[in-house]
Amino acid sequence: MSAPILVTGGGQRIGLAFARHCLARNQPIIVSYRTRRPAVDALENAGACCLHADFATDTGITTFIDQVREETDTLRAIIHNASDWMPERPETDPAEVMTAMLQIHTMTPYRINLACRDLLEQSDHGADIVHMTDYVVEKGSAKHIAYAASKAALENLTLSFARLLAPSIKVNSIAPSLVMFNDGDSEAYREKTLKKSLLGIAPGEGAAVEALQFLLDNPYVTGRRIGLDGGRHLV
Ligand SMILES: NC(=O)C1=CN([C@@H]2O[C@H](COP(=O)(O)OP(=O)(O)OC[C@H]3O[C@@H](n4cnc5c(N)ncnc54)[C@H](OP(=O)(O)O)[C@@H]3O)[C@@H](O)[C@H]2O)C=CC1
Ligand SMILES: Nc1nc2c(c(=O)[nH]1)N=C([C@H](O)[C@@H](O)CO)CN2
Repeated sequence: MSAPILVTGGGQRIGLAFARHCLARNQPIIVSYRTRRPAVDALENAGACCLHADFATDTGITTFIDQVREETDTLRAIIHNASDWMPERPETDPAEVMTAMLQIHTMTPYRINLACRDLLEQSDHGADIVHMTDYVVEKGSAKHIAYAASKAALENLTLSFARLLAPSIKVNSIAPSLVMFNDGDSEAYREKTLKKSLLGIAPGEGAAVEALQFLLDNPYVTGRRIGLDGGRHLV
């Protein structure tokens, strides 16, 4: 039995698609979910270990790390996918937005990587950490300022952890721009957003799954960012 891959925020969309992809390849998987949905039941029925986790507090992170360590003594990879695309709003306290964003996108990966390093080092078939960041780490975002800053911090963690953990653990990030729309996005928003990239599509979860699998398979990439963005920087 190969070592499990840990995916955070695997209850929907990209994390869920990657969890399903792993199960289809008989790759054991541990998934964190915050909201229990039928998709999580289905993952469990298909053999995934699904752990409830809310990373909004330090205690939530500590509890999750303890649960993972009870579950396994080795990990093949950690995919830091859990995320909240929280905008600044007039009615919201900016301090709360920044705290929440740093907690989920920076503190959580930072603490899990340090606490689970020994589990990754026990893997017989290589070991990886992948941070899901965002195209906006290059450009900033007027409507998601704290989100962009916290993803930029995560991008920087990629560099530090790649240095710290080489050569036994590769550490990379994937920086998507539009991969998939959210339910409720208007036609006008969809049209405007599609025009932001050269390729002009919303490729769907599969494009992210392929990028993740590429990083796991490749033996010579570490400390790098894959731009999954349809050439958005050239528009
Ligand atoms: N989709 C896209 O077009 C883009 C995606 N990305 C990045 O790719 C990754 C995956 O994207 P996508 O699938 O759209 O992400 P989603 O926002 O759809 O899902 C993220 C998951 O993270 C979980 N989560 C959020 N906050 C917390 C928390 N405090 N504790 C525990 N879990 C939490 C959510 O749980 P719950 O189910 O309870 O809400 C959700 O299941 C993310 O890191 C995202 O930032 C970057 C750019 C574009
Ligand atoms: N955690 C999330 N991060 C992001 C999302 C999302 O739905 N959840 N969506 C985006 C958008 O696709 C954006 O890139 C274009 O509309 C960005 N990050």
